[in-house]
Amino acid sequence: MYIDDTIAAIATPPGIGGVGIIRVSGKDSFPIVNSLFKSAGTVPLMDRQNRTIQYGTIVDPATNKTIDEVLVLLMKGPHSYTAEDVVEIQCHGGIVPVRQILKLLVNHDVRMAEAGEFTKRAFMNGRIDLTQAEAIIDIIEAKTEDSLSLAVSQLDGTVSSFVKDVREQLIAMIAHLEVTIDYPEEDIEDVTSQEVREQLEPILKAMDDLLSTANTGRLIRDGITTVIVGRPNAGKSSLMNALLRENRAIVTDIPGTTRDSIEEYMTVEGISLRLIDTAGIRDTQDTVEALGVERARDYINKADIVLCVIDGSTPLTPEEIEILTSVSGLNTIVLLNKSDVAQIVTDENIKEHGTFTAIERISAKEGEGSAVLSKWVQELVYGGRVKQDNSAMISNVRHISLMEQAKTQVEQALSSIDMGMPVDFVATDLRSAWELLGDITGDTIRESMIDELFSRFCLGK
Ligand SMILES: Nc1nc2c(c(=O)[nH]1)N(C=O)[C@@H](CNc1ccc(C(=O)N[C@@H](CCC(=O)O)C(=O)O)cc1)CN2
Ligand SMILES: Nc1nc2c(ncn2[C@@H]2O[C@H](COP(=O)(O)OP(=O)(O)OP(=O)(O)O)[C@@H](O)[C@H]2O)c(=O)[nH]1
Repeated sequence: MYIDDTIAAIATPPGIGGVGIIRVSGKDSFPIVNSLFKSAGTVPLMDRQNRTIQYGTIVDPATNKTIDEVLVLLMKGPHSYTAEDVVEIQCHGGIVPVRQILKLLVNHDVRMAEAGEFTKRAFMNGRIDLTQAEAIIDIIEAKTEDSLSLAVSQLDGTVSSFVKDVREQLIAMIAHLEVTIDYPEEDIEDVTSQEVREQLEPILKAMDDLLSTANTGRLIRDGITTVIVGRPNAGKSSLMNALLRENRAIVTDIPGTTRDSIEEYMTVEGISLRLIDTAGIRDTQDTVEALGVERARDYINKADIVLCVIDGSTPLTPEEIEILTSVSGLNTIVLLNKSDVAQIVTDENIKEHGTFTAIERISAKEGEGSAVLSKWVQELVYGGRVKQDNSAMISNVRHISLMEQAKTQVEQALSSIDMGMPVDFVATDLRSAWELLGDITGDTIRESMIDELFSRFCLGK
């Protein structure tokens, strides 16, 4: 694959900062930037030492006007982010300098990059595979340290090397089987089937082992949603405050992190947790109450954990009974609140109205709630197991789904062997598994799907 044009984009976030970076990649990036760059030396950029930083100015050759004072970073392909010749122009971090430099480049045969195009080139040029490209998006979007380290291990190739290894074994078996198909007179069928079975079983086991990490991986990557329900005055706001005080989110500029909104983000046990107060939904929708209730219902159905706050100091009200019934059967933790005062509601009173994951007593007023939430987040994510390192963990829903389909094909191959089916059936099943796994790393994936994946990147990546 040969990509002809030279692309550029602003790599730093829009706004005012210390330094702004414009990244240029493609076969003409050195000569083009050279034609716009002025420095003390007379040596053109393409002849300067690779991987050095050069000081100078960017000058519009048409007007001889200096745009900004810059540092220019030179990375010759294939040893660069895109595996092409890359030049990074580091100017002052204002909105105008970066835009002016980009505009100047675009006037000199450089095309503005599409979202994700640098990373797409790194993939097209074979420096990284699809799981690694996806890991780069996950790194950028990580909201917790744990989701970052999971993505970093995926960038390092944990998923790729697993998939590559299994695909190599499968293709060897397919080749073996196809020899049997092409030369049936050799009569090696039985031996081959037995060999294939012996080789497939450990592969199936390895796929199972990796898939058993999927739930944990997905929750670490995507975070979890927790919804708070309860009648007015049960103590939902007090609980929210107690939780927020103890579980500050690392990332604070996510929309909704101000306390008067219905949504809060926090980090609990290394997991990004989105906390939704359904009372808030009703408040903001008071013109159309029914709509608020419907939205609350939607959130409850999608929640990973429902926190149902009940005032333990007063008898259950009809409204509380109705709420309990509506969250019965979900992953609901009933929080009997106000445990600092005399309790009237018993665990049995609660159990009469449904099935719940747990019933816990807390005093939100005294700042309790966090320990209970931590315990149930840990239970949901790790299922009571101890938190382990992320070495071989699958977390991306696309990978999980393809891996499950591939596993089904391997199982089908095994049952074809058991049923004494002709070896070409077995070979067909294995070939499907091989292709599905290839979609994970991008070896067999269709171009349209690749475009779709990269379009989810941000500009300048
Ligand atoms: N200024 C700057 N910082 C950045 C990036 C960048 O592109 N520019 N990156 C991205 O946005 C990340 C770094 N990613 C990179 C990945 C590979 C190569 C690279 O040149 N790889 C070569 C050489 C490897 C080596 O020297 O061992 C290779 O793989 O062949 C460069 C950056 C984070 N920081
Ligand atoms: N004794 C005691 N009082 C509490 C506790 N938690 C909340 N309260 C009190 O109960 C009242 C209601 O608390 P809020 O946190 O505002 O209740 P809410 O569920 O958010 O109420 P709405 O915003 O109306 O939906 C306040 O007077 C709180 O001080 C608790 O653990 N113990």
